[in-house]
Amino acid sequence: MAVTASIPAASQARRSTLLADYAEMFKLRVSLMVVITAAAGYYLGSLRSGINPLQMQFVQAMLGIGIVSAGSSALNQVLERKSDALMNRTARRPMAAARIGLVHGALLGLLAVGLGSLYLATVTTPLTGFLTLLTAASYVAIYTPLKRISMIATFVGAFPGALPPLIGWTAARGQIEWEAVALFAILFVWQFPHFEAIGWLYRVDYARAGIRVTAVAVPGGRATAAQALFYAILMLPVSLWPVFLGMCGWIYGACAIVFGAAYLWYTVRFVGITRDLAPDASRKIARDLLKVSVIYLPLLLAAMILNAHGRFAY
Ligand code: HEM
Ligand SMILES: CC(C)=CCC/C(C)=C/CC/C(C)=C/COP(=O)(O)OP(=O)(O)O
Repeated sequence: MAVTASIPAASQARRSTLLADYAEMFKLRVSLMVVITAAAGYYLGSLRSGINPLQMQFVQAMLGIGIVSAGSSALNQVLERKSDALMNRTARRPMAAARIGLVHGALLGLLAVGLGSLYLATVTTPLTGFLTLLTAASYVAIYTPLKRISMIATFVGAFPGALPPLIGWTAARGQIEWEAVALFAILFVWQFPHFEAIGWLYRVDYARAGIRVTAVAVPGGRATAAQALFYAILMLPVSLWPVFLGMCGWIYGACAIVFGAAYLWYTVRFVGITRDLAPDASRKIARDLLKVSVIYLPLLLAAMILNAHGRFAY
């Protein structure tokens, strides 16, 4: 029995190449979503200027944003290598498991954030480079240490989380405008059901690592569910803001209502965590809300792009 159980563990260790470690250290899936939201901002900003978004600068801007997002994710893991080692979800991360050293991770992270921001400032505008650097700095130097101090960290972390589409807009337009603020607001509000579901799912992990999420600070799930519900309701009017700004038409508006209703429905279902459910049932409704959150966002942005007002000349 002991022999068969050790085979998958041994082969898993062998497969863990440096490339796979980098993918984990750079939080590839989250960084990809960051780039998708920035791309939406860039696309909509270009359309507003009547410029074809599908040009070299678009690729360069997304590359720069992706590099800075990856770098800030690595620096986040440098700072959290000890608490990551205490949580089941993160214990196998390359720095927590000491497969990648502190200097190696810190140098890569600093280089990616520094050079990526500089590159962005060169290929787009200095404002875009500066905002991206500010986003990375607030994520790494404010949000990350605050996680162990107060549950207000989630609110603070929602600022860097929401800035990428605004950054994408400024890369195309050179300035911050109301449309960019609307995109920021959508991302900001979206994060709360997303994160409260995660906080509930991993509350035992977070408690062990001394990270103060709502689900740990206020046991029982009431505050966790209330926050998720408040923001899922707010998501509906906020997601319609682009229509009132004239960025998109009512086809997008109808999609925003339908997608928002689904997001709200899964959040209402998530309120079930406050009842005396079996642990598996409670985990399932949180896991489902997390899944729906990462499907909802790209769908909403796709609808926005497909029904955006404005034309560009080829
Ligand atoms: C306060 C803000 C946020 C917090 C604390 C947070 C935290 C997390 C955590 C811990 C996970 C892992 C869940 C798991 O392993 O089961 C996750 C998943 C994910 N997050 Fe967030 N997140 C936040 C905002 C964002 C933002 C702004 C984006 C991108 C725009 C994003 C994109 C994703 C994606 C795509 C996943 C699923 C992929 C994966 O599991 O690796 N998140 N988030
Ligand atoms: C353009 C640019 C610089 C973007 C970078 C900002 C960025 C990566 C935002 C993600 C939002 C966020 C707070 C994630 C949670 O990290 P966490 O530390 O709570 O997650 P973890 O527990 O999985 O490490």
